[in-house]
Amino acid sequence: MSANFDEEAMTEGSNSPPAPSLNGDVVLKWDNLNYQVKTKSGKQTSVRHILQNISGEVRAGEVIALIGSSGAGKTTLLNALSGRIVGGELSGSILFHGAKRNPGSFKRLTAYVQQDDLMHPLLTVHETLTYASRLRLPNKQYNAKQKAERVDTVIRQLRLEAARNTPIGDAATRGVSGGERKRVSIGTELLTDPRLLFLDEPTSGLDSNSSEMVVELVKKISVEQNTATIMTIHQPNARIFNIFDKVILLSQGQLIYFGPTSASIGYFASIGYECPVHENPADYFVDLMTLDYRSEEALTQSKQQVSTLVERFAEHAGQLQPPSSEKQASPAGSHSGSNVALRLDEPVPRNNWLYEYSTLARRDWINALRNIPFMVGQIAQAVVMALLIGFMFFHLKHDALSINNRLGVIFIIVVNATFPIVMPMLTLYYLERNIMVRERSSATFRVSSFFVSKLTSYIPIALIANTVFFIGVYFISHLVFDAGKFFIGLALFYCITAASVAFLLLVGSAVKSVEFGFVIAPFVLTIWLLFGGLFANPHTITPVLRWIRWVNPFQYAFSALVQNEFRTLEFVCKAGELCYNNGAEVIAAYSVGRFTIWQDALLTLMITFVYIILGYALLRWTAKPKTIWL
Ligand SMILES: Nc1ncnc2c1ncn2[C@@H]1O[C@H](COP(=O)(O)OP(=O)(O)OP(=O)(O)O)[C@@H](O)[C@H]1O
Repeated sequence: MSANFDEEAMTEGSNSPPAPSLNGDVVLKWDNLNYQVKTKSGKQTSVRHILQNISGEVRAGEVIALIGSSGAGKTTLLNALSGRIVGGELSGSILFHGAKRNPGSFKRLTAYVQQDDLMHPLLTVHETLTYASRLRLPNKQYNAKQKAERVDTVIRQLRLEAARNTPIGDAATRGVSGGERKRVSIGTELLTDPRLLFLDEPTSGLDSNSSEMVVELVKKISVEQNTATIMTIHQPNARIFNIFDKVILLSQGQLIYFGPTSASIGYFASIGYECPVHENPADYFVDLMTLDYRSEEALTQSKQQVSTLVERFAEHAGQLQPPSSEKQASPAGSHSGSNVALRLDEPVPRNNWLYEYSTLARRDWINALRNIPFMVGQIAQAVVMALLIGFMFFHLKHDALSINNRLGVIFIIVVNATFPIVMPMLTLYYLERNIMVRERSSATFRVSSFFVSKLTSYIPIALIANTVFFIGVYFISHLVFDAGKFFIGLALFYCITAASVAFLLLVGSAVKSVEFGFVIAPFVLTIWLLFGGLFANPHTITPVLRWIRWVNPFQYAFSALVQNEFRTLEFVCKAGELCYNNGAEVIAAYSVGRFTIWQDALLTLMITFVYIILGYALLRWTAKPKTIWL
């Protein structure tokens, strides 16, 4: 088999434009990458080689496509190169501008566009990019006007002018089209003018026109900004295929081809695989390297073919690459962007905490106020529950029956401060948390500013709905009409509301899985409810479980509210009726007077504080990428 796949073969087999001059600096160079994971089948543990001996490089201004059939290892390779691989064993070497990667500066100087486009659905395209620019661009290098100009440039570059004021949207809200959404997602990453751009399946789910537009724009921007780009792509059509400067063809984690796109057809022809004239080369190559599971025989044959392709490429690899010593990058390699002055070992320049916090808090409030179904739902449920519970315990009197009813209404008030807040807000928090993890993967802002911004937006939102509920129930059921008692009751209710918000942040931070979070939260709330003080007297609970009251904010809030309500009450008991004569007897009977109202309030706030600290620590821990670096 001949290795003659040069000029002649290239022009003959391809209708692509002449190969662009690929003479930029080497931005990323990887050598002999191997990645393996341990897999378990029954009791047997085996090692699975996902990437084997992968070498290559990408130069400034060029766009490389990573092509292969499903399971070929494209995403794994992209993750290894971008520093996002988690678990398993990665070996080999990866050099960024000729030096070992420093995770901090590598993240800052590179960008990664995920496949799933996680963004705030209620923000417009312009707002999404504006907030990203405020959070990602350092104030030391960009003032507010320059940030706004950068946003306008990206909107222009990605042809998003028409969608500028359209919300991103989601399944529930109509928003931008799929192609626009992908371009916004790419735009948020391009704001920082990265030297190296990774894209995971940027065309998945798009029609061929939108796909072509996305790839064309990425190519144009890469050339204009001298950005090196690597993207995974499934089976591009012939026009898209020809846009790429180079392609990496992967099968079973092994290299089948890495070299100029324009030389690929010639190369395959030279080793005996002639691409038919009217066939899309990408389809032809993917067919060649896909295992055929239709029969045992076909599988053996296709495996043999893949081995042959791997061997052939190993023999010819050197001939397809320009000598890499030809133009090695210096750490201050040329780049059109403004971050050219950054040194590779320089720590990430961060904006100050207050600026980060105020930007995130403003974004949270915009999101909250635009989330009409959520806000209306919260207020509506508060009104309905207030009417329902208020009329259920309508106009409480001062007889024996009213004692149980007063205890009941107080307990329901405590429960209602929690359940309707925790569950819907937990849903919002998981969405926000996932967006935060994506944003922080590019070293965007601190976990603390995110966490505090959530706390300071969720608590007031929870208080709005809960105030409506409390006032409604208080006056309809006619709890003691006394201004002092009313405001103390409201303050106590606010304490338990704050504890509920802290609790949902704790669960949402500690538990990564949404499904598991939605099991844990009601489970713990039910335990609080059971040990809240109404169903069982704290003194009669078995000592093994008695400790639960110490960590149960329900119990403190219930105790305080019962004391507030009952302390001055006198009851009219009929002869022979089982009845307490006054509130003091009720307080003693239910053992809720162990602490004063203020001590109970303080203990509720202390628990809230502990939840906040724990939630923050756990969020730091769970949101920290546990990636492997070479
Ligand atoms: N941590 C892991 N543990 C076990 N198997 C893994 C792990 N990571 C990747 N794999 C396996 O390695 C193979 C390559 O995965 P990868 O996601 O890189 O493929 P891909 O080419 O991107 O596929 P697709 O196009 O379908 O997304 C798959 O078979 C996948 O199941």
